[in-house]
Amino acid sequence: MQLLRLGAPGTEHPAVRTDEGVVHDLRPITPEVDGAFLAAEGIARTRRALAAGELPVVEGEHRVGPPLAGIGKIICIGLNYSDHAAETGAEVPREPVIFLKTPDTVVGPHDEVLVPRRSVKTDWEVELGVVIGRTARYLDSEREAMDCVAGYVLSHDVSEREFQIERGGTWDKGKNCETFNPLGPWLVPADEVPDPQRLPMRLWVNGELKQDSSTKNMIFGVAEVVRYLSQFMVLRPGDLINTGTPAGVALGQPEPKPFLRAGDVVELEIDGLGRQRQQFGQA
Ligand SMILES: NC(=O)N[C@@H](O)C(=O)O
Repeated sequence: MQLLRLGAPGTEHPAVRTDEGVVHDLRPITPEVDGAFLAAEGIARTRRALAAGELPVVEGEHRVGPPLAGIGKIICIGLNYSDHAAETGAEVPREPVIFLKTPDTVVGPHDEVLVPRRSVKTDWEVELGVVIGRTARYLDSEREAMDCVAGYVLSHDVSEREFQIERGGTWDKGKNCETFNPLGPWLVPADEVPDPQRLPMRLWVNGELKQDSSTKNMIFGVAEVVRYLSQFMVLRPGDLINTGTPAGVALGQPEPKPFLRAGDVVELEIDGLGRQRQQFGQA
């Protein structure tokens, strides 16, 4: 089963897709797929409502929005794959590197992504997203950490490398441009992902394979990332963690580096979490 949100931007409604591909309206049991829904056993209630036949089938074609509403914060792990650290000339971190993205960067998985004005170094990054379903503070163990994970989602951490690296200060300028976090299509419940450290992931630009890796290559796995973050901030239901990207970004290619331009098409996928396709436009 996969949770999703359908409809025009800003007016999406919650839905659930069965493993057979049938989409049902979730509004009989919740107005939204958000932190409150996840914290109030919303996934279990969805399963019961589906089994009881209480959710009408959604007919027709609808835009797919981001599968999570009301995201509180997006915490990103930088340089969490050693081959990506190497391609950017960075050392492999001894502790997780953390930066933040604002939730208003989030768009649907197939929405247009805008190359920012005056950008010449817009780049791609396929990532596993972790959705928090239970408050996490000062967790002691990785088992406790995994109990706080509601599910997983495909996340695109679009980045502007000149803004990020050459304009002074932290990475924030290059990570928070509008439309810079396509998310979805689905939120897959944690108990339906047998091993989050065994998920193949790929990304193509204009049909050419650029990233081809697996979450097994993470330096700090999901459980350690959640436990670690909880030592520094409170994680709350509806928070999203982007867990880092493997090698193959434009920044790591030989000159001339193939940064993104308006008109480019980026496609990405993680096995079991669906696929995204974005046409890039100009801000
Ligand atoms: N270089 C850079 O921005 N990397 C991160 O976003 C990451 O995912 O490692």
